Amino acid sequence: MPAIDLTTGTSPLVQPEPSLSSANTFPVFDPQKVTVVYILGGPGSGKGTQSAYLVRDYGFVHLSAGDLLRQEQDTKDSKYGQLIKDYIKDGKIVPMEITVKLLENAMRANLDSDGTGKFLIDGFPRKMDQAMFFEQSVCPSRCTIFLDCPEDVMRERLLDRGKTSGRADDNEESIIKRFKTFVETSMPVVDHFAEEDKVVRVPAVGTVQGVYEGVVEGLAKKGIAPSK
Ligand SMILES: Nc1ncnc2c1ncn2[C@@H]1O[C@H](COP(=O)(O)OP(=O)(O)OP(=O)(O)O)[C@@H](O)[C@H]1O
Ligand SMILES: O=c1ccn([C@@H]2O[C@H](COP(=O)(O)O)[C@@H](O)[C@H]2O)c(=O)[nH]1
Repeated sequence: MPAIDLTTGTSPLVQPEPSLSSANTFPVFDPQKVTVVYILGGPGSGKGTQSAYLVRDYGFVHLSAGDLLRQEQDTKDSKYGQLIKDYIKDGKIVPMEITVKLLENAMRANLDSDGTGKFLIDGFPRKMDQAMFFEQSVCPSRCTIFLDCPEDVMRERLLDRGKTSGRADDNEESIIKRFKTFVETSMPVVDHFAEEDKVVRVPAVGTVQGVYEGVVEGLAKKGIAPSK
């Protein structure tokens, strides 16, 4: 996959360090044709796991912001590879222009021929600036699934996953930083959408199937039903 160029393409011209005022006043994708649902929760809360079920039953295209960043990080000649690597290891949020551009490109590549699409965006937005910028310039979301999980449960899951994941951030030191970032930077995003009554809050302890039942029930209350 070619490395991203933030200053070219058919999407809005995005400068490496723009202020929010440079955001387009209208979104690239029409929310009447494109459905966006975010899935958020702390590191290890089960976003990826639940996403697989949602893809199977609801026909979502799953876009993981973390996966897109890791892919870009590993892309030969990427201008942002080292930067992404450093941010991920430190559990910090990569500058939004990079993540938003990666998501926008992935959405465009996965639109149906009639311009419609149904996207489950996993692990994004993680910071208020990303949320505002994406909603204004790419596509407003329908709702956010929030997987509510205690830190001790997430920590245990991540350390267990770390035995085989090969992820540079599934270790004690990075996990502590990721939790801090989640509480200080990402929770305000969930709170913001909750104020707009756009959050499906699901307790994320217990079995995967049990959590999924909570997700399905919550989505039904927002008028989102399985497609298959
Ligand atoms: N309900 C559950 N019970 C037990 N283990 C679970 C549950 N849900 C997920 N896991 C396991 O916990 C680990 C983390 O899950 P997952 O990768 O889905 O989390 P995540 O929120 O996507 O994490 P990250 O934000 O770090 O990418 C995985 O090893 C997964 O198999
Ligand atoms: O919007 C985002 C999403 C993720 N990141 C960085 O990636 C890692 C890993 O994300 P996962 O969702 O756990 O796979 C995260 O800790 C951030 O460093 C980001 O910067 N912006």
